[in-house]
Amino acid sequence: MVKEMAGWVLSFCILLVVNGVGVHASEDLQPYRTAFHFQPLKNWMNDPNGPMYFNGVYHLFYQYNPGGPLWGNISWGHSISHDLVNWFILEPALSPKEPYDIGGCFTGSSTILHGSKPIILYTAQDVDGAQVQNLALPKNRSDPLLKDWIKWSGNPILTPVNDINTSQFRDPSTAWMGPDGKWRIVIGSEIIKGQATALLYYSTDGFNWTRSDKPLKFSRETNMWECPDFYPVSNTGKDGIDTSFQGNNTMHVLKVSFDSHDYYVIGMYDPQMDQFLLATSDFNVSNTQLQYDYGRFYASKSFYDGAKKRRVLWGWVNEGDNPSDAFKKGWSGLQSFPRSVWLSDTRKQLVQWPVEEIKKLRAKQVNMESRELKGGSLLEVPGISGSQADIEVVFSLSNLSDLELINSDMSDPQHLCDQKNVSTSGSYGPFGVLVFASQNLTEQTAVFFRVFKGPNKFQVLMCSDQSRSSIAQGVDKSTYGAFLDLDPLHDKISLRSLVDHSIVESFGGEGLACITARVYPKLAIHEHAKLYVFNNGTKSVTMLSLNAWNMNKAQIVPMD
Ligand SMILES: OC[C@H]1O[C@@](CO)(OC[C@@]2(OC[C@@]3(O[C@H]4O[C@H](CO)[C@@H](O)[C@H](O)[C@H]4O)O[C@H](CO)[C@@H](O)[C@@H]3O)O[C@H](CO)[C@@H](O)[C@@H]2O)[C@@H](O)[C@@H]1O
Repeated sequence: MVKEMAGWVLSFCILLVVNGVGVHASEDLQPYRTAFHFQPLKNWMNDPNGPMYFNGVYHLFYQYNPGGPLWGNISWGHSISHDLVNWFILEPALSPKEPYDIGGCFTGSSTILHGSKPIILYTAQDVDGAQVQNLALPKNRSDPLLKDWIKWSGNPILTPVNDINTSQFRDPSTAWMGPDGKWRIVIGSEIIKGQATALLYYSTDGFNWTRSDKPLKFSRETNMWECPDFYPVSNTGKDGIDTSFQGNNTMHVLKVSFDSHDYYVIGMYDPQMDQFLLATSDFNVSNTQLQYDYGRFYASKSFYDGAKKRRVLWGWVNEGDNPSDAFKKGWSGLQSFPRSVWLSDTRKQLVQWPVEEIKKLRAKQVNMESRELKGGSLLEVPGISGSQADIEVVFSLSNLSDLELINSDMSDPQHLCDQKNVSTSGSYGPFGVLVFASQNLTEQTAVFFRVFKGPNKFQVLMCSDQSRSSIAQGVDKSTYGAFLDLDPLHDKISLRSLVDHSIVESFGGEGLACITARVYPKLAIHEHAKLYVFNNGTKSVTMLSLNAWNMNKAQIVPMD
């Protein structure tokens, strides 16, 4: 009887937690679990895999360890959504069971062949430890959930032969079709030690692939490329374009992941010759090379959402705590909030912005209009959680006299943010927001701007400073930085931050630069986390507007 009652109480508690009622009991134990950034109910997650929109349903797969909170036993977790905000979690779509994938079902992509036949291409580690490429198909294409996936009898479809390093051959991209009717994919590889390569493959049916004589691109400057993504962007607006689109007014983006960052280049792709000519500088390892995100954001993947004519991007946001913390929490890894991505007006970079559906979760709003923030100002935004909020703030500057000077030695934005942190007063800046701020500001995460005069132009620096984010020892408190390509004399300087328990995902200059950070506050949790706007420069700054919303919790629940 006692046992039965205990079981009943447990089930009731689980029900309350799942329905978001038992917020306090569960949240106290889990201050770092997110409310609206996707994460599975427990265990390890890394790269987003094969996202797609098919028959009215969004599918997100991800590298997942069903057995624990650290990397291992890698399977394809699978969740579905109608709005990219609320998710049903299904059983893993792919698990390592066959000789050709027993070492783990690694990253890959989905392609909807001819608009109606989805396939998954994924890397796996085979029984000999070699990386091979495999294919899987839905068991029943008319199941709207695409719950069950069948591995193709012809697996593995590609093995690392000739000059391909057996442990550096992975992460097939979404396929695109060329004017000759053939499908193409790229796979990340390292051919000769030190030569990162996006290998190019052709197929007439999506099942049988042959390697092209020449890769789509290679580099001797960087480490092995993981998770390549290659897609067109419109040069006439924000609309996304299908990966196989053939037509004018487009440029192409190649993104590759290495050294913990997602770097991209933009160029002109000629599908007749399969030549990709760069319009931006080539891949190199530096904090000024174009990156999707200058903080924690890796192994990202995009897909074309035909329903809303947009390209949507996710990235893996890894933990900054320790493996022992992973066991305490029972989980590791988040996905960024899905972002729309498009080409900027200058065509020199991409712009990213949280998908509009996020607005569904906005609850209580606080609005502040036009205030002068004198040097040394600190203003609390009352009624807004500093741990679960969507914050938009717009600043403008005038005159711009007595600016701090910047020279060529100061070209690394991350280093500059480290040197000139939130407590180092300049003339214009630091100004921005403090989130996860404890009562006496012992803990605070500062996202801010600072304006400099460079040799030829103004430089607007955006920083996310985690150095005081937690009184805990042993968690990462790195500071991140990026330059914003805008003119501070004429353009407004805007910041949007999505704050969610242990993540701060920030968009500067309406999405010109993104910085994602992880934080593990001890004091500034739940209702103890405050939000402030501040100006720690000597010059006044105008805050044109501030709009902040407390955010409701998204429903991320198992499918019955
Ligand atoms: O899950 C496999 C897919 O993930 C990718 C891209 O994330 O490859 C990751 C890789 O290593 C996983 C591993 O850690 C190492 O890589 C991480 C990120 O690339 C680093 O952050 C970490 O410091 C590295 O040690 O993750 C575990 C710990 O985080 C560790 O046990 C793993 O080695 O998977 C490949 C196989 O191990 C390895 O070659 C990659 O670096 C993608 O490329 C894979 O498809």
